[in-house]
This record gives sequence, structure tokens and C-alpha cells, in this order.
Amino acid sequence: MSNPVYLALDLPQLDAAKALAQKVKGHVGGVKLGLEFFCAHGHHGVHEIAHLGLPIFLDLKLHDIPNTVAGAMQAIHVLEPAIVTVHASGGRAMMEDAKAAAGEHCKVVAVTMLTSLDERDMARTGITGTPHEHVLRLAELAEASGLDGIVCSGHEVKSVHDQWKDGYFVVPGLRPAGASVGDQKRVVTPRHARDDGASVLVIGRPISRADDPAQAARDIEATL
Ligand SMILES: O=C(O)c1cc(=O)[nH]c(=O)n1[C@@H]1O[C@H](COP(=O)(O)O)[C@@H](O)[C@H]1O
Repeated sequence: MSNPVYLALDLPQLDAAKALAQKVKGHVGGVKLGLEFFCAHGHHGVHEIAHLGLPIFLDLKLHDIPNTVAGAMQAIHVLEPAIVTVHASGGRAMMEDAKAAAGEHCKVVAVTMLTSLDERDMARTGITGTPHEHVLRLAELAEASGLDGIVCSGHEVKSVHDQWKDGYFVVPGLRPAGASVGDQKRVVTPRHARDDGASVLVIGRPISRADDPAQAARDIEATL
């Protein structure tokens, strides 16, 4: 089985991001470039990282009217990302148009409820019920919209997997036992998420902020 870990390269400096990706290259399955990286370095930065030969997960979390999101998807074809994110709360038409506009080999996955939120945060945005219920509802909508899968926490992935057998499930909010949680609220270990059916394990700071990132990536790989 290929390594399911995608390293989140949430670094502002292009050289530092390249150096980190180079260090852990043999111990991760791909790299995730998010808003911080893309706003700072754009297409050029993505091309620079792509030279390392790892699959690229472009985490843009697109959320706008369908026409605008479809235009953005077309504008990134040339980067040939393996995975791109949109927000499920953008609705069915937006997700359908995003998928239709995506490159042939690009998986489009919908962010359901950010792993930095809990039930109280959710209630403050006017959404009632539990995170679990909300994620399952948005997963159903993403599947009906023709997307490849969703992003959710390790708390929900098992139930989502039971309901959507051939879905592609991206799980962030992962921490090896005892690691600092930081701003994440719905957290499990990488092994737990994998056992519950995660297709991709997104891991950032536990690797990028380790004294020896390659060793941290190896240690996580060994638990899977
Ligand atoms: O879409 C994501 O990747 C994502 C969704 C989510 O609900 N929670 C979440 O943490 N992420 C991303 O996953 C990464 C987690 O980083 P660490 O908390 O440092 O492991 C960051 O790049 C986040 O942007």
C-alpha cells in the first residue's frame, strides 16, 4: 500500500518549503499546498514543489458562486494537482460545476466541518445538531454532487465510510499520541484515522515543527 500521509507545507518561505519537502520525501506519499503557500507563491511555487516528484494536493478550499469556482478550477488545470478542495457548504451546483471543470485526473473533495471547530463553534454559526450529524449530511450532498470524497475529522470518518463505500476520505487534525494539539479540536492519531477508513492522512506541524522532520515522518509511518 502506498504511504497515505500528505505533509502540509504550511510555510511562507518557498526555499524552506522546498527544503522540508526534500527532507521528508521518502517518508510521505505527497505534499499539501494550502492558502498560505498559494497566496505567497502562486503557480510558480507549485511548479517548484512539483519538481520534487511527489503528488500535489492543492488545498484552496474554494467557496463562491458556481461560475467563479469553475473558473478557478480551470485556471489550475495546468498545475495537474492530484487533489483539490472546495467547501461543501458552497452547495450542490457549486460542487457539480467544480467537478465538471476539474482536470481529468484530479480528485475534488469537499471540506465538511473544519477540524478546528467543535459543537459550540458550530452552534455560534447557526448550525444545530452534532458535528457528526453535520458531517454526514454534507458528505451525502458531496456524493450526490458527484465529488470524489470529503475532508472530515477522524471522529467522523468511520461513519462516513460506512455510508459512502467508494468515497475518498481526507483526514486532517491528526496528532501522534502525546503531541501538542494547537488550534485543532477534533483530533485522533494517524493510525486511528487509517483504521477507520481514511484514504489520505494530512499532517503538518507534528512533522514540520519537529527537530528532525524526516525522523518524525518515519516514526509516524512506522505506526501505520
Ligand atoms: O482541508 C484541509 O486540509 C484541512 C481541513 C480541516 O478541517 N482541518 C485542517 O487542519 N486542514 C488542514 O490540514 C493541515 C493541518 O495541519 P496541522 O494541524 O499542522 O497538522 C492544515 O494545512 C490545515 O489547513
